[in-house]
Amino acid sequence: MSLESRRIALVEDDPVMGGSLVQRLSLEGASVDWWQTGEDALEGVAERAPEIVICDLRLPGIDGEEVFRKVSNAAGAPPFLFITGFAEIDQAVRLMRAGAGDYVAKPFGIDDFLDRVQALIGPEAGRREGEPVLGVSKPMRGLEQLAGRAARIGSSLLVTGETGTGKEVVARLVHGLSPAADQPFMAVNCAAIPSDLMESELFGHEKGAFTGAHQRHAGYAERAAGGTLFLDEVGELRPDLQAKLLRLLEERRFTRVGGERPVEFRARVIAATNADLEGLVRAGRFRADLYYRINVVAVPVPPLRERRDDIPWLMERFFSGFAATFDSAVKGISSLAEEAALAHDWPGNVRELRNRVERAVALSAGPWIGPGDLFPEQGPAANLASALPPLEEARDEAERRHILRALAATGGGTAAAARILGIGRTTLWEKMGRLGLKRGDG
Ligand SMILES: Nc1ncnc2c1ncn2[C@@H]1O[C@H](COP(=O)(O)OP(=O)(O)OP(=O)(O)O)[C@@H](O)[C@H]1O
Repeated sequence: MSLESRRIALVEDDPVMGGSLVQRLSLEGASVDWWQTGEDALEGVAERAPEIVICDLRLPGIDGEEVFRKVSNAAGAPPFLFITGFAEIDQAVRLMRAGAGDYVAKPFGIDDFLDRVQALIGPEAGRREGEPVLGVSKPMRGLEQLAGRAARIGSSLLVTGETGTGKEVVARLVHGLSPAADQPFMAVNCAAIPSDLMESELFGHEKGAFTGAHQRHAGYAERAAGGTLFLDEVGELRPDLQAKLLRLLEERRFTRVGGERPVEFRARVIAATNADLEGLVRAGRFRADLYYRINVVAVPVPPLRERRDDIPWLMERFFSGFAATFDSAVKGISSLAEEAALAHDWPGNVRELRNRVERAVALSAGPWIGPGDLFPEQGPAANLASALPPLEEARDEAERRHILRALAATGGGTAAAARILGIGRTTLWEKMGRLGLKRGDG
């Protein structure tokens, strides 16, 4: 969830604080109205109908409490996030009991502040946050939003990340969310095509261009039409082809091998690499001008070990897929297998996880996938005994993950998450506090 196009009111008399909050909220995509007095705010809020009011408690003239009380008299009043000084915390707590949403005490960290705004504002009314596509962890939820924004602007992207992290999945998502979703997505693995064939594969060739060219052939750039040309392992491109790719991007045209007439290039280029492209530029092995041309928007995909909350979610997805395909009698993944997966480092990232689940579903002897089915190389399950956490720790961890999933499903909304979980909101807050989850997680 982001603050994209959300209507936020800010009531803050301090010009420095107000200015910097407006700037930060606008950076998150919000549309912000800022008033410096309570009187102006009362008029403005009635007119602008914001989705949240962020309000300093101490103001010249009528103070934040009075603004809150007057605004809350109206039906459908927005939640308030109070900004308080240390001396006013008691007042803020009292106002929360009276129905204000939350408060932050000065000095506060901007991330904490944004988390609270996000939690209070909830998902946009009438807009259901879709099922996550890339993952439920915070970095992947953020990446999904970035993909949505990148899809709309249509510039070149450079997706970076270790092998198997899902760079192609991200590229396909951007394509699928773009206005050109009904056009082709052409994926080219620059490392897999022999370099002497690369040019004609990429740009196509005319009939008779070389021995064996019996007819005209349309290359990937041409077949991508108005869609996406996905260049995986772009760091592997030969220098002469790097020059041709640069020309393609700058002039938006190319020539088939053996041809003279330029062909218009209409697709968007998404490049991906697991190499250190900047390092290759420094070493003189990748053109700096091409690097800057493809790196208009950088999309780094984190390795799986840095977003462990995605592990159970991905396992569940792959499990249901493979169980249906193999028509398997296996009922599910045991919690011990989940614990083992959470402790593993996943050097092969999501690809490794997918392969391990596939093998486990195909070969598991029992009704539940055990740690040994996922990690047969680690020997008999008994070896895992020493790695077993105490029951309380395992229960806390399972509870934490379950709460995170509920929060992800509600876009961070605690009230809705509490309903899904069948517990009261206060109980949920208590549990989140105990389990080290901040509001805005998920
Ligand atoms: N978020 C995800 N949801 C479902 N499947 C995923 C996800 N991310 C990756 N995968 C799966 O993991 C495998 C590897 O993904 P992908 O090919 O996109 O990775 P990559 O980073 O492009 O790899 P490489 O660097 O080797 O080209 C694929 O089978 C893909 O379907």
